[in-house]
Amino acid sequence: MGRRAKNKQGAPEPFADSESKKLSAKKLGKRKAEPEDEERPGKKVREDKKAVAKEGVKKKVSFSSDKKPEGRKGKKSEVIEESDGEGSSVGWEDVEEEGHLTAEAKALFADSDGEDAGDLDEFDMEGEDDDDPLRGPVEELDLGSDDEEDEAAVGKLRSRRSKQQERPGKIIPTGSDDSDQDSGDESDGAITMANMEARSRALDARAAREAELDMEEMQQAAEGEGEEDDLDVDMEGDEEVGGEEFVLPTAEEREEEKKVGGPDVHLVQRRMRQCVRVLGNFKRLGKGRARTEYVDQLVSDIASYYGYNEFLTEKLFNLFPVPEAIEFFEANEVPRPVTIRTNTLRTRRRDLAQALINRGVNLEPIGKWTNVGLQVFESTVPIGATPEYLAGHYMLQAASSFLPVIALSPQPNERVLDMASAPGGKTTHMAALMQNTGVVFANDANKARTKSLTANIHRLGCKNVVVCSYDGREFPKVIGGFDRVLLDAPCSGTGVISKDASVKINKSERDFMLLSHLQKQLILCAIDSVNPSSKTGGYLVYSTCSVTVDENEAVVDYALKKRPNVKLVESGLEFGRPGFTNYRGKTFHPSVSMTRRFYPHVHNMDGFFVAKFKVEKPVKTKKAAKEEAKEAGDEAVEQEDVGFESDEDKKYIEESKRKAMKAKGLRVPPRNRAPPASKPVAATA
Ligand SMILES: C[S@@+](CC[C@H](N)C(=O)[O-])C[C@H]1O[C@@H](n2cnc3c(N)ncnc32)[C@H](O)[C@@H]1O
Repeated sequence: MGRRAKNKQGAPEPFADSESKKLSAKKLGKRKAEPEDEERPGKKVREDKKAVAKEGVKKKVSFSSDKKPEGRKGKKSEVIEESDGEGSSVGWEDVEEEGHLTAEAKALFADSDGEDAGDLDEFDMEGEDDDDPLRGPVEELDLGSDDEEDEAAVGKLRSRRSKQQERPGKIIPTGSDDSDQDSGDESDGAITMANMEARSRALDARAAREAELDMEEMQQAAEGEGEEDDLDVDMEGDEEVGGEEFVLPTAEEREEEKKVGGPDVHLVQRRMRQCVRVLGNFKRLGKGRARTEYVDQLVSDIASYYGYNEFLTEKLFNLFPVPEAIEFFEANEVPRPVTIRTNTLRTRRRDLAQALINRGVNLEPIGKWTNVGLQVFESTVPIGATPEYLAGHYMLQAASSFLPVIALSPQPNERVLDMASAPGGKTTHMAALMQNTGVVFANDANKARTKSLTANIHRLGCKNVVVCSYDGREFPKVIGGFDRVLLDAPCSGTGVISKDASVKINKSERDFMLLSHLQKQLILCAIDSVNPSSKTGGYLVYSTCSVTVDENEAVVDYALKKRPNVKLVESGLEFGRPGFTNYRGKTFHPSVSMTRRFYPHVHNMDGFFVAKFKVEKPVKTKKAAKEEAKEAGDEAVEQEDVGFESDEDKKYIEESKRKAMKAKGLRVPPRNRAPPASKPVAATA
């Protein structure tokens, strides 16, 4: 076996734009019909590109037969059988993102005694280390829990995880997986300090080429739009379900089906495929039924197939064109790549890479968008318990979590607030970028979670961090005037479903409403905590690990409306899809397109959202100024009237000055010979 396992994970999206991976129904069909795609290594560049950008998706979208996602009863998957048995696509939840999940739990379901979140921390991590060298202990979070429910949840997560581990995982290989001629990319050779940079360059070059090819393909797809594509040919067999022509069940039939526990998993798969197909060419294939009937059937089948509640299924489904929605749901069944962030306060990436390579870790730089990230493909040692880990040379951190900090770009000697910071993945990243100068206020409302935050700060050697525990909505009263603020908000976690499948069923409409409300309150406080006169900054970054519009664009748009002194600016992130400016009847400010969305199926990283604001000095509108004046009332009027130039009040002013002078023991001038009122009294004395 070469340096990389066959099943190694793909790199998080380097820099090919997300759009490039949009899947057409045509591709969906091809997927099904191209088993030879398995033979990726022998293919030419273009084929390699397809493999890189789409092959993992192809399998998913064709509902690889017998695949058994969470929530379905089905037999062992063909996909599993395709695996070479090495199970290398092991999942791993980094310390930081565990934080997200417990945060959400706290924000939604617990007040703030901190205990629950502590337990949740533990529940998320417990039992994951023993059999997975990529994980290893994360001692900061091991807070212990005897809670029965947690145990049950752990069991559930374990079974989910083990299912995922049996799969080959979502293979979106990095460039060097392909056998082409990139100089310095010795795919099967050992990675060394000497060749690492060359490899990194080769990866970047390949990604750029892939982006070009993707663009080309998209153009071709667009040109071919409306034409008959090979989908029909590929899916010919699907015209029939159970030997009969596909007929969409009626609402009554669906109810009946539900009563008897739902249809067979194979039938659901095929029906989903059929619905995707019909919706892709509705005019021709709609057969007199309403489009919404197909959509309803598809949503219902997705919910049962992947184990979501229907409310969330629909909410997520609506974010994408139909075939792409399936890609998204499929991607949530597969763990994201294991990534670590070099702690530049302690080491350099190349030194860290070499040290880990020497321990038998198979890794590579993530991509050119980060100079501190490494992707771990395989490891013979627990990656969360190496001497380098314990010495704080790196943080186990999802690639998506780098993004808000890159966008915020804190500078040395600044004052920065991390408003919701536990367990500190981003705080410690910021401290490193600031080279341990200035100060980072790391706040988190959940006191229990500040334990892991503090532990990480110490382990990584951050000396410029102050930990505090306030409700973020108390800022800036607690302290304000920051050069930069990060609000990595508590959220629903719909971007990290591959890490926490419980999100599939435990979020209701009310939860989203409450979260959005909290996020709106927090973002205003975050804005007000920024010093608009900062010489070096004056920025706020708002981020979530959720993909819903309520928690992202709607919050950003609300902030723009409520605080006319802020504007969105480019995040500086080189990839990611633009935020929605129109969504299901809602229109957001056009600048919202400057925000960035990241998706598991597109970027091979957790679903994430990043918005960067510049905070200016508040400008008083006429109306606000008038209201303020009115509120100030008589006092303001009085102050104006006691102006030294007021003839009417001269005698009173004079009298009061005389009194003041007398009180100070000064010589009081005779009446009517007072000094000119505009001169300070003391000066004449
Ligand atoms: C997404 S997590 C933060 C992850 C963290 N930024 C990191 O990178 O490690 C959200 C955090 O918000 C905290 N939180 C929830 N409600 C809060 C509030 N009202 N004020 C401040 N923090 C809050 C949670 O305890 C949780 O730790």
